[in-house]
Amino acid sequence: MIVVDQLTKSYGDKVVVDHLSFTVRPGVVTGFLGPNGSGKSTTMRMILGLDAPTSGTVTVAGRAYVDAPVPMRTVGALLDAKAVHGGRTARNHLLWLAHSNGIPARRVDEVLADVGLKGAAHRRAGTFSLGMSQRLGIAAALLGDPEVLMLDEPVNGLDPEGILWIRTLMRRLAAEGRTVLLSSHLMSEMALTADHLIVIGRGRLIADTGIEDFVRTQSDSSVLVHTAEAGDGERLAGPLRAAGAEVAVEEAGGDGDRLVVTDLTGAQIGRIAVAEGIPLAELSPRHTSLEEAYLRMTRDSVEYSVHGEGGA
Ligand SMILES: Nc1ncnc2c1ncn2[C@@H]1O[C@H](COP(=O)(O)OP(=O)(O)OP(=O)(O)O)[C@@H](O)[C@H]1O
Repeated sequence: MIVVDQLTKSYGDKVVVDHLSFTVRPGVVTGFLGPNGSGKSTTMRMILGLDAPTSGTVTVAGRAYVDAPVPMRTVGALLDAKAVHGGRTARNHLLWLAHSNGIPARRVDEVLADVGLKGAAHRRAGTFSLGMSQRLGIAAALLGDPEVLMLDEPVNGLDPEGILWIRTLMRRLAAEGRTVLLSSHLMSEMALTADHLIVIGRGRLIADTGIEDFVRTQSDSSVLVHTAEAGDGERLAGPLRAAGAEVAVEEAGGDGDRLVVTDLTGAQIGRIAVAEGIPLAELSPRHTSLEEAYLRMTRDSVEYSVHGEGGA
């Protein structure tokens, strides 16, 4: 379990993590989401004791990470896959880490097999592709058989096969009862992997929710209606509103009008249109994707918005 309590980090007068509190529980995969620059890496570095908080506390498995007798046995972390001595072979890199943490050498071969790098054990890490470097970083994280795993953007730059592999591995590790925290700035990557989501923006907590609740509360649906004839939009909107719908009408010129209708199904709208004798050119249900819901939720906290609204 990771418990973050009122964690705050300032650089000069810039507050990059702002009174952040959340708990990461064992047995599930928790996604740590936020736009670029929202403070995810800084939070993870504080969890690992690599950065000191300005205020607030964090505990991992009941104590501050730096107080753990053998840190690698408590938390396995991957913060930067390329932070490896490129001249060492994969196996030697892991042997060195194992040795300096009092972990038996046989664990090295186990984790190399676990991440599918057995065949590349004697290749220099400097020659590895990004995907292989990620695997080596994950092997290092697994070395101490830790109860907590924390990976910063683990699928960044990976191909679909690599993403699927990480997803499967993380779910297996969580199913073994471990605490798994993965960060990403993309909802699409988390939607299929995480059971729970912690969303931050500008260093503040925006959501702490199960993925199913997130889907239920954030992804609403509407129906797009196109009338066949211009001028019919308002004529149809009246009876739709009377039936309880919320309707936005846009006059689309010569090609009929466009209505966005919520709170009624396509079938209900179709029946009302028939009853009113209004011909339709289109009737299509739309679902807000999780990605759209996430972007909407974090829109105001994007540090460098392309629209210039969210300026830092
Ligand atoms: N050592 C530092 N000195 C000053 N500012 C810093 C330092 N480290 C991070 N920051 C700032 O803190 C903010 C949060 O950065 P952080 O890397 O934690 O965000 P992030 O959510 O991990 O982003 P990304 O998805 O881009 O990795 C950014 O504005 C960054 O510029």
